[in-house]
Amino acid sequence: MSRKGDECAAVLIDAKAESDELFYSDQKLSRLVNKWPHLRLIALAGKNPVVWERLGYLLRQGLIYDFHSLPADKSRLLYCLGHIQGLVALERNSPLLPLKQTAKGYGHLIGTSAPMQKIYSTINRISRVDSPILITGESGTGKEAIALTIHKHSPFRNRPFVAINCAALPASLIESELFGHEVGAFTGALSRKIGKVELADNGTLFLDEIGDMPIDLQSRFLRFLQNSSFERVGGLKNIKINARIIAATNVNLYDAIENGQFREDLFYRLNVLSFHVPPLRERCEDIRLLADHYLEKFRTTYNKPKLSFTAASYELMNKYAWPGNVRELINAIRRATILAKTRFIQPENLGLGETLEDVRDMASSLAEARADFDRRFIHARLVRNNFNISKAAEELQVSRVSLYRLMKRLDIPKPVNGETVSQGEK
Ligand SMILES: Nc1ncnc2c1ncn2[C@@H]1O[C@H](COP(=O)(O)OP(=O)(O)OP(=O)(O)O)[C@@H](O)[C@H]1O
Repeated sequence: MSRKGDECAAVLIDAKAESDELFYSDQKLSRLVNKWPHLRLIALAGKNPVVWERLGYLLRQGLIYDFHSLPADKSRLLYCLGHIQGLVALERNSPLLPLKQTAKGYGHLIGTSAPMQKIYSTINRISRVDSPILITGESGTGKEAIALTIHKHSPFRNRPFVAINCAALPASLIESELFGHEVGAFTGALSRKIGKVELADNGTLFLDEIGDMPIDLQSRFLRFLQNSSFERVGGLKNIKINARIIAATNVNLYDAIENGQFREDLFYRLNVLSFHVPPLRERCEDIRLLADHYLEKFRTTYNKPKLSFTAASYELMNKYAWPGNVRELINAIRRATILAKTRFIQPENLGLGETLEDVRDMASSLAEARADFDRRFIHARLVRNNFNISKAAEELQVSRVSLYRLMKRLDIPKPVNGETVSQGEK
């Protein structure tokens, strides 16, 4: 069923109520979606869990707008069609506006620290440009969340955002996941499969952990980037695709190139526009905003409307190093929300394996931690050599001048008594 001649174009997909197959193949769906930018698809399906799982996947991929169970509830269906009509009318009439900067962040991203502000202005500048983007940063810093924001802010925002994690798939599957395959391409290829690249046509293809892409697939992927076309595995037909590529990695690609694990030409092809997402410990001002944001969310999820953090919990979160970054923070807050027995989240509810006393002692940045280590190490050598600068410098394998400089920078006092420094040393 379709409605034509007005702003709304919604098609309902048939599904045999008892079947575990969708009536429309992936291929047909992506053709439909790619041909009409303002088309929104609603699926009607029986209650078969296999089909529902598939529909959930299609919804996440942006290939369908909604799905309803059969027999369809007519009023819900009409409501949904009306909603689509309004949405499409808005899309057609609205120019591409910058995402909204809020008191807490930008679009769905939370954080007002200087590094995040810089990222927001980068997103504003690059989202309309149709070139590959490379996002680097530790795991859990928000690379995928940022990629999605770029997509939502781009001219392709109504098209699919298709994500693939290159590290999560065995090397044998990744090629067919990316490029699809034809029937009989390999043992077990019983039907044609549309790959992620094809599904992302006119949209965004997000390649997470690109540094883990097997090296032989990198050549094939580079060819695709150069020609904007590819063949399915076992196929001969050349398929033209127009997709914005965003790649992300938490490995150092320069090292990977040096070690022969990553192609240099692919790196330069991807590294047209690039930026780095700093770890959470380097943008501590965002911790409280993120914590409050996610607590608000989990208060509703776990029905604890009055729950709040104690001052000690804020202090612990602020001083903790967050090796797992925002993802770890979210998990800690979820856990704390579940475990809190009163209306306050105590430091121990956060399950960070650190007490407030531990982190109070701790350096707040890597630079500070290094300085702390250097101070103790150098001091120990000085003590062992009775503050004889020449001997300590020799043991430390630095010049005397360097040792003096280090002592000054690290604020290591020379003892008033017992010093055996020779005159004239600088
Ligand atoms: N600035 C932010 N504001 C709100 N939520 C965020 C922010 N950054 C990250 N998140 C959330 O933290 C979680 C982890 O983020 P994401 O998956 O984007 O990280 P990543 O860097 O891509 O991780 P990985 O390298 O492991 O794939 C997600 O739930 C994401 O929504």
